Amino acid sequence: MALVMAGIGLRRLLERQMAKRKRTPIEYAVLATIVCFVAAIIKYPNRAVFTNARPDLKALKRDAPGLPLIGNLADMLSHREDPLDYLHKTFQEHGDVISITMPMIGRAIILNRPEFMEHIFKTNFDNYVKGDIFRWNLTDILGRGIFVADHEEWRFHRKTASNIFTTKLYRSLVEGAFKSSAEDFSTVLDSAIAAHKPVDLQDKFLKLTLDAFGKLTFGLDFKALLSEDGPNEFGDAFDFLTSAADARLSNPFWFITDRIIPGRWKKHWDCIGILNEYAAKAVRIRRAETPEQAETRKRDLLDHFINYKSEDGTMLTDRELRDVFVNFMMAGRDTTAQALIWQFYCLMVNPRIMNNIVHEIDTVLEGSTEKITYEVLMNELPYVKAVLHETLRLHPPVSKNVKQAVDDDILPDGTRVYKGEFIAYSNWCMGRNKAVWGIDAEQFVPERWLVSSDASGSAMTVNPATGRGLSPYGKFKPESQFKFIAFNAGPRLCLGMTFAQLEAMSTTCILLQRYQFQLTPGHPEPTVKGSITLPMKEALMTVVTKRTDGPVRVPLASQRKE
Ligand code: HEM
Repeated sequence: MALVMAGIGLRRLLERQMAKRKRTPIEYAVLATIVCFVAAIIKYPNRAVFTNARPDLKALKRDAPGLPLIGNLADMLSHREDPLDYLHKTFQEHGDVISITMPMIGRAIILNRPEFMEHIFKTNFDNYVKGDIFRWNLTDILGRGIFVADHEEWRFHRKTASNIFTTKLYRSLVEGAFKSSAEDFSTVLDSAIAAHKPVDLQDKFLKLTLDAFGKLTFGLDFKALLSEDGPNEFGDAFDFLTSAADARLSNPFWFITDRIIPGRWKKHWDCIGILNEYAAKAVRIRRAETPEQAETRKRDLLDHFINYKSEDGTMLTDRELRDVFVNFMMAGRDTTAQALIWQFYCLMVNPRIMNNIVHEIDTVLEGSTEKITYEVLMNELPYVKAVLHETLRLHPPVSKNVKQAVDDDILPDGTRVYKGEFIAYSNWCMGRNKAVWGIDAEQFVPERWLVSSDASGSAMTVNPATGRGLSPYGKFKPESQFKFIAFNAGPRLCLGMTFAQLEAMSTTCILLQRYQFQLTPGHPEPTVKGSITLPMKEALMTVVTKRTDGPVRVPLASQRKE
């Protein structure tokens, strides 16, 4: 009471003092700012400025939903090193629908169940787009390519690019390009073995997919794998930009901070310059090609885009071709490499599963790389496929994503989404959701992807259709696209899904036929580095030895205990 009386007295005194003299314009401005600020705090007590109150939604933290004016910005910034873990724990505490607000962005509703995925990826697909914020964050890197495109622009990219993903291409990749990259990989491993040096599998797999993808899609030979270890201009520029793109998701003021941090803005544009140079080189070489030279090689992705003519005869400019190049590099290089990196890590820390996969490879392929074909990879190696899928479930290379609502909508549980709000989801969190994947959701169990093929229980060892050894692990059982969203789902399902699976599986088979892999002693458990994909923060240091044991013939327990 005394304090209130003192406050009132002080205010009267100040008022009298102020009344004696005229206020300056600056004083008026300061006063107006203070009044606006206090009014804004009253209007936005627990959420970001300019967002609507949504008492119907659970806030990120129930007891402290967000700070006045900045909403959950502080939460996001303080967890920028471990955003996935943080989100996973929040889902565990507060359920599968949570909401955050961020200044400059607005409200995002974060979802963690397959029925929501089905709704946004398929049932009401047209209502959820990449939107302006996505483009604002990424256009300087990705231009107007497929990843940032919506509506007609997206349909054009999708249709043009889908022309190359045919079974004919897959057959020739498996029998040619993927085997030859695995041969280069073996050369690198052989020299490490001869020099008694451990190998950083992360670095090598990224170089493998860069080389393969560059050659196959744009006719560029980066020669990253076989070159001396050291800076890798293209790869390093790419890594910098994917990290920068990710940092923008949790920092809506990136356009200011990136310019303030010394050297950062220049480095950003230097890296973009490097990507542009490589893209320009690929286009230059292709445009200079004679028809005879073009005849002697296979058509690739660049051919389809460079020869594209719209109805009025317009062709793509070099700038548009640059965007195709960068978007596809983003799609194809890191993702498949990271699938292999995390998969080899999971195998090395799970000796039982390593034994099983080697056993299947030896049984079906009988020590020969010649037997690795498109059909064999697709149909006859269920355990290899299961291990890859289990890796992608727990370590999806595209681990989080966001879409914007074009119009008001109602989600399957009755939650309202208003026009302009964002919907976000994390493949990484949904893969660990026990309500979706069962009590062992956080464990690496490839057997969840297998069903026994032989109900009668007879011990067949030879495939009667092919005469080859039969996998003892039953059949691969695919999951619904909306439950297993590592490759996205619905009309925007990953275009390179089969490509990536074949590349990862054939590389795995060839390497496990020849080598044994063990983590270096005392290797730390890997953590995730901030990026739009899922790189490990640490190198994956591995001791590689040649296999001298011949095919492993000891079947180990394989079926999952339900
Ligand atoms: C394990 C490897 C891969 C994974 C986990 C993966 C995952 C994904 C995901 C989650 C998306 C949706 C991204 C978004 O909408 O923001 C996507 C889109 C896409 N992916 Fe992949 N991807 C992989 C490999 C590849 C490869 C090798 C290629 C090319 C050969 C490729 C081409 C594409 C394209 C073109 C899109 C855009 C599709 C569209 O928007 O219509 N991906 N991928």
